Amino acid sequence: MTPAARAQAAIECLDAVIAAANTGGAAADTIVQRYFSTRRYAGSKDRRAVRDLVFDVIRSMGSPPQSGRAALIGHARALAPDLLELFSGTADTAGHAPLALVVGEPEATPSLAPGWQLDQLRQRFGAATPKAVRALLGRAPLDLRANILCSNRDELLIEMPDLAPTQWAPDGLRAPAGLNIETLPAYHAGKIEVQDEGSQLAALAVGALPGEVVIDLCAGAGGKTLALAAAMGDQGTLIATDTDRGRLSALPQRLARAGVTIATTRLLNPRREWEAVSDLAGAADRVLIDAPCSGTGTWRRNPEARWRLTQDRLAKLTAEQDRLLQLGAQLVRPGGTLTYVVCSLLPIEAEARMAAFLARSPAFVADPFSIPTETSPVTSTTLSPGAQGCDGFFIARLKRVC
Ligand SMILES: C[S@@+](CC[C@H](N)C(=O)[O-])C[C@H]1O[C@@H](n2cnc3c(N)ncnc32)[C@H](O)[C@@H]1O
Repeated sequence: MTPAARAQAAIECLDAVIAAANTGGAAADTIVQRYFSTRRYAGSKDRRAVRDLVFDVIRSMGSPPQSGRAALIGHARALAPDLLELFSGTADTAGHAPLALVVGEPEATPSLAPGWQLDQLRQRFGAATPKAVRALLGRAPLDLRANILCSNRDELLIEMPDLAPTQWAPDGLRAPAGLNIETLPAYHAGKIEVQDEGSQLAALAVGALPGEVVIDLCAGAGGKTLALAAAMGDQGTLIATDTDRGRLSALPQRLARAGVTIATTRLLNPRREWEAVSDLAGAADRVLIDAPCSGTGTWRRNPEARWRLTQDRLAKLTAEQDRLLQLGAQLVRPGGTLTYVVCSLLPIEAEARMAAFLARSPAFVADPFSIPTETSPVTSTTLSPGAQGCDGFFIARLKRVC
């Protein structure tokens, strides 16, 4: 593909990303992959170049742009003027190059995020907000977790000297840019899992021990379930639940590959979750609620999440977080713990949810836990790309006292 054809492809992908943000459609990464699945003529360099351009443009546009073309023009004018020369198409070359620029045509204005989202983040980062948001919009590294059920980090570092130990997570490995994990024998042998360092630390904060009964209430495809199973030495009972059939159905295969035998899955009916877990009332030593959230902590991977998040959607998410906390609390035994995690840095999804829960739940108190990023035990903590170099998370732990 010529540079102009790549720019045209980026515009078409951006149009699809904007539409998906409005309708709750697929993530940008998926959209780019789908775009190329029907364009076999594009080589791997073309795909990478278009994907990089699409993501650069999304990162530079805090608010949803009018169109892919307006986004690329605005991005080019502010940050990459050479791209403007690619707007060279004519009616005859349509589809192979962006049409020539027209005086006065719409162009999007670069920004970090919508003002109301920045206001929320200012409550966390104060004057450091622009720097923190720029870190949130950086490129995420590829992190792996050594599966200590069948390997360990030191052994894997000898086997794969290109990997580096992560700074905080004891079993974490950071991969060099461009590593294709599918090519690694250790991956196929179940010795490593793809998992961001922040996610590894969140699972660690649960404090799951061998022999315990542990429930991962919002397990998704089981990233944290697998880490919990490893922490438990594959001994005890681990129950992974979720309302998303597609995500949960990926888990059994992952469990088998990782050599986990203690985990079972349960599909929950949205709003009728209790029906599938009522037999576990008051039975769990540990419950993890890795709640659905705005995902502000994962903007490095999904920068278009800024375009999806509305104040209305945020209100719905916080209501769901409160509901899941109520649900999870009923599963904890007296003396057991409830760990609440969101990959968000918005205080309204984090400290505010904990305060609201504690105010209406006298049986629970904040429970100090140790985490490698803190020098002494804490009852809650945040992780962020700017501070710890991992995805953004809020993690809090509560204990049922009676
Ligand atoms: C942040 S994701 C979980 C990620 C997962 N724990 C991991 O480590 O890969 C949140 C999950 O909550 C699930 N979810 C949403 N509403 C739920 C509900 N009412 N009950 C249980 N799970 C729910 C979503 O389907 C999604 O998989």
